Amino acid sequence: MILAENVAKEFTLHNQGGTVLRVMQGASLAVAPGECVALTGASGAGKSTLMRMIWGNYRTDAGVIRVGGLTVSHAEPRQIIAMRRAGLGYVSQFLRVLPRVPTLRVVAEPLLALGVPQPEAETRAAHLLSRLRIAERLWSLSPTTFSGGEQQRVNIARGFIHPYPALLLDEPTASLDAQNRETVMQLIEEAKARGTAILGIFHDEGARDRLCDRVVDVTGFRPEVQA
Ligand SMILES: Nc1ncnc2c1ncn2[C@@H]1O[C@H](COP(=O)(O)OP(=O)(O)OP(=O)(O)O)[C@@H](O)[C@H]1O
Repeated sequence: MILAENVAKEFTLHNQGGTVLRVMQGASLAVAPGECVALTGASGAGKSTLMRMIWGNYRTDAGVIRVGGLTVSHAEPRQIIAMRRAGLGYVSQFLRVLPRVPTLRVVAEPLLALGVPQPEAETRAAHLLSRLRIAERLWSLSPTTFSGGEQQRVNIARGFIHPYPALLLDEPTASLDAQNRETVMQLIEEAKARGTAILGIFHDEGARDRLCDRVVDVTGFRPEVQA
């Protein structure tokens, strides 16, 4: 469901004399439906870079990335947009929203984009916000002024509102209290049980051990390690 085969990546620093940084080579992994795989490796090893290539934000210089039926590494922008709507969810560490959009709407948005009627989309958004303990008095406000942990939970609600067949998670339990961390772990377990293929970065070792079936260390994909 999420597949990388022999992926390579380099960055050209145009504003620093055109220096070329080779950061990844021969990166291969596969995440099956219902499986959760953790990306590990020291800071700077390339975890986010690989996630961004799968999400379609960074170009893949060599190799192939597939998500569901789409070859992301060679896809057109409109195909990437369609994949993000229905096929691949992404819970990033930080919430990015338009100003002045109420929280309930922010969370319902992925369903509205898929054509789910507004009352149903908002009912499902309300259910998830309640589960994640976002006080109801906050639902009509923009989340831009919320606390770090509240913003993260709004982000998680938005990432889990549609049953995406594949999901990228970037430290989903960071900055959460014990109760909310437990709720998020349950959401991830429910997604696995319905067959979602999950690839994530988990610095929270307890969460990683409980949720992940396998670990892929991206250090092995560093060009200098292979040389
Ligand atoms: N847009 C970019 N331009 C230039 N270099 C980049 C870019 N993005 C990442 N890199 C480089 O690629 C390497 C891998 O970075 P990446 O952010 O993927 O590491 P990471 O494993 O996610 O680290 P962390 O755990 O600290 O988030 C680093 O050396 C980084 O400097």
